[in-house]
Amino acid sequence: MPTEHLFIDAALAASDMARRIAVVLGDAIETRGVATIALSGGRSPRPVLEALSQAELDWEKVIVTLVDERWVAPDHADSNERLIRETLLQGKAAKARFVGMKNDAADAYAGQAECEAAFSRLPWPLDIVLLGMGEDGHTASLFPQGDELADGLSTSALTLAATPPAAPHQRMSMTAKAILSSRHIFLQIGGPAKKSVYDRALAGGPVEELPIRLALNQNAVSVEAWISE
Ligand SMILES: O=C1O[C@H](COP(=O)(O)O)[C@@H](O)[C@H](O)[C@H]1O
Repeated sequence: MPTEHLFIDAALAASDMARRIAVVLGDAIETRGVATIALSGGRSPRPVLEALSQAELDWEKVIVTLVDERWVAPDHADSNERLIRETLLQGKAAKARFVGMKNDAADAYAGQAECEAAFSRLPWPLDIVLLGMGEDGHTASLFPQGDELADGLSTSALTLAATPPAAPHQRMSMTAKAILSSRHIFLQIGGPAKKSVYDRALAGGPVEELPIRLALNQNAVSVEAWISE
């Protein structure tokens, strides 16, 4: 069962989440000399990343990577890398080391081996994996009814190339194995539609139906959820 942080306002939830992320990263730097965080894309993380960018951290010791990426150029409007660069990696936080998922391969499937090699060089377990969730219950780019979902839930690889059943762009995604190879999972749930999917996921059922269950219904990694109305 996740520890829930409940807010009436998304902005308050975002600043509280940013504050908590900074504490965990600061503790990791103090304990191990390095801190690692994997970030989701989409719309939800933007205010968190903008707030986190202002945190007083030894940013040179922070490694930032992605939970998933759309297979588009890094300057494309849908690029998660672009989102991270425009929001988090600004000012002092620009000193963080960024490890992206997109490479020069023609498609995500051709690029997966290179991405896997880059991920295998990260210091595991990651300190934080920040997950989002779609209204269909997908997390990272592990989509219900996706052709690659079963593989993403069972493989021992860290990364997976996938084609969403409905959403645009081929994806690169962290697998369930990678997501659960973390010290903390932080989850953002904004608005009543996502809250109702979250409640349904928590109540139990197949991971294949609502892939967010891979994080919610396990005991190996602590999960905190920031929930706003
Ligand atoms: O496609 C994606 O969707 C989810 C949710 O995005 P949001 O815009 O509803 O916040 C996101 O977590 C994932 O990283 C992204 O690639």
